[in-house]
Amino acid sequence: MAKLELQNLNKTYTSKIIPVKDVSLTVDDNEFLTLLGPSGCGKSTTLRMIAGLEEPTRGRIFLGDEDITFKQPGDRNMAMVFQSYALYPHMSVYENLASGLKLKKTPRTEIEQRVTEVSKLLGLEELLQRKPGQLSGGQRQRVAVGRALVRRAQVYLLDEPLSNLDALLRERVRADIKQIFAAQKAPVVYVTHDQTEAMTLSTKVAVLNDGLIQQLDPPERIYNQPANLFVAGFVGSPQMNLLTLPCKGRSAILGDANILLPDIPTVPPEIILGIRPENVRIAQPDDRQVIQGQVYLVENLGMHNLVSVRVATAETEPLTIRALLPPEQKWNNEEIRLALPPQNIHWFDVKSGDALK
Ligand SMILES: Nc1ncnc2c1ncn2[C@@H]1O[C@H](COP(=O)(O)OP(=O)(O)OP(=O)(O)O)[C@@H](O)[C@H]1O
Repeated sequence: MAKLELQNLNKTYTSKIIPVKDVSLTVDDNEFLTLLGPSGCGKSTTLRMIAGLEEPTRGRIFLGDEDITFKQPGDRNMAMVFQSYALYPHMSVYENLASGLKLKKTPRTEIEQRVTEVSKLLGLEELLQRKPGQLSGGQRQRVAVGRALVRRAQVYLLDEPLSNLDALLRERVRADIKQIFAAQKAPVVYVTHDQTEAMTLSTKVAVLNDGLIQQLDPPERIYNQPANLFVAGFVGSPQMNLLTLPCKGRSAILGDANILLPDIPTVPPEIILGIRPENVRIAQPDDRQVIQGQVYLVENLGMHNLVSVRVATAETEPLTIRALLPPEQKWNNEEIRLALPPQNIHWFDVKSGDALK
């Protein structure tokens, strides 16, 4: 198996539409890379260039040592799973699974053997004679994945394969995808705008916005050390609190609290403090930096309450902090004292949006 490498990949449609800007990354044969980002950020265009369905305007694509930038899709030995499943409606599941191999003139016995193997793996044995129209969404998606697997490709590409499934089924198929592709030992590139899929499936995540990679890291790092405001705000649900605060001396001012700034060479007039709702907690008597506020909304999420707290400030409009708090605590519109543990605070530059180390 070989490593997939994108070098400074660009796609330009017009001077206004540049969906992919200078994307460089590598995916090793035991890696599952997810391209994660909002609609229109260039995920699918990147994937389509890897597949050969779209020509890059600039940049190179390598598979191992071979430059495949302009190779025909059929000559790339890559298998792609589409969001729309792309099954042949008039063919049975068996024929759908076998069709790619038949085109390649694979011997019949080998086709039978591979289709049997894959249908066992995906639990499709009972469905082989049915047509796609007689399958549920989840079953169709399994057939689409099966079509890619029978190919025994060098690289697997998946474009939002779970987006047509309901929430429950999505969780099940997601777990299947994780197990199945981990066993393939080939580079996998997966496209999604769903951060849960990215976090649960991937060994590496490339967060894209406006055609640019914002951060390329393992999921834990993306979550715990977001490189900039975009990643901090896009990854995590409920979203990270991001508060623009004035600075005074070596502190940022939040309501009555002075929050010690990180060790930065020059203190700017304003700074952005980020903290995830799950890291905000009720203040204890020995907490030093305590934020006082007023509860104005409580949303029951089952495992937690998402409590929105308004904090009065001297210079600006009141700020809102959201905290995930235990469900046994009931809150009305009352005063609350919150602590922001220093180790969970992220700092960002107001101008560039970059994380401050
Ligand atoms: N053939 C095309 N001609 C002109 N613009 C295009 C073309 N294909 C895509 N685009 C534009 O390129 C940008 C990126 O599109 P792309 O499909 O890669 O985004 P995406 O991140 O996959 O979005 P989604 O999640 O909505 O599929 C979008 O602004 C889109 O409108």
